[in-house]
Amino acid sequence: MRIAVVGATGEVGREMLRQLELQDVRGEVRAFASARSAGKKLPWRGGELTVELLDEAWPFDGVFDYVLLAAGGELSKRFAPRAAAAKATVIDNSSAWRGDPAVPLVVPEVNGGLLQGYRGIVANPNCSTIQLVLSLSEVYRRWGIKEIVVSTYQAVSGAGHRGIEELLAQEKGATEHKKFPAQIWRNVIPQIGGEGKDGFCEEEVKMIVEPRKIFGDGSIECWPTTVRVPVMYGHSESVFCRTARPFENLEEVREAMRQSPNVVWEDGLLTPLTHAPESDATFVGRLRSCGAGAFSFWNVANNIRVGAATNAVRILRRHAELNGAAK
Ligand SMILES: N[C@@H](CC=O)C(=O)O
Repeated sequence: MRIAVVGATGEVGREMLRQLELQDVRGEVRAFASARSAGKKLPWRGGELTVELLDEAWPFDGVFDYVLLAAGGELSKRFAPRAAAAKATVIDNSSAWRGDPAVPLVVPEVNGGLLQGYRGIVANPNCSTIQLVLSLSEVYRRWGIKEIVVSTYQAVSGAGHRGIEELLAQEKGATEHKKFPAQIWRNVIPQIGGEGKDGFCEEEVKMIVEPRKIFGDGSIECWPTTVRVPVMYGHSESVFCRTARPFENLEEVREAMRQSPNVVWEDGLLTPLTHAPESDATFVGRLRSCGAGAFSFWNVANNIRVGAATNAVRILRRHAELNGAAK
């Protein structure tokens, strides 16, 4: 396989390269970035990969089987259609294509079957959505989902490297904030992205619409509150869920979560510091009954891995498996 990683020097792009190694994807890999980062060296299979310049003359035609895009929405709008027209399967991490009805929004463990026979742009969902739907994938399969109420605790790395830098600078005494709408150090900020007319912010709107598209079920009601917290890596979520069909008891729900692919049930305390850094699992715990047909729980996952790069590379692998591309 011939694979391009575009935006390779960012938080997600670097992790995409690492995931290609970790998930043992074989093939020729090239890394691209803007003029600011072109020429940099990135670690690759025990050696190094030199980052190439992404410019308007980028070599699309028949050059790549897969393009992993982690360079933001604006760039994705320009480049993704051109790469797809040149017969690459484009896996895009931005929000540019997620709402397009012709573009599948994929978490392979839930709706990877959509990749069968598909060529074109595939959208990678928002990080907080991915860990939510992974936690609930088997619950949905067994009982359906009527309603979700979720509060997120999102790490600064979700805002990219500048988010990390802003928290580190404030730890050292800086007082200004650019990336976040308020100081994040020793604080929590209950809004991620601009607020719409109905009061929901951009991150919340993603969590309302994306689970419906991924589960293929427009009846799911999701009521999110998305919050930035002064954590480096790892998003956490407090989730209330009401199923569409009744389950017998909480033990059945726990078992469903245990059976969910790439989900790890844990009885102990789950925190981003202890569970997110080096893992590709979504951790779930603290399951509680909330009366008939409802329960609440807590989850933690690495937002750069599970919530972005790991899922993107899992999409690539599933697509290649289903469509016969060589490994
Ligand atoms: N929108 C998220 C990033 C996930 O993709 C965040 O801001 O944390």
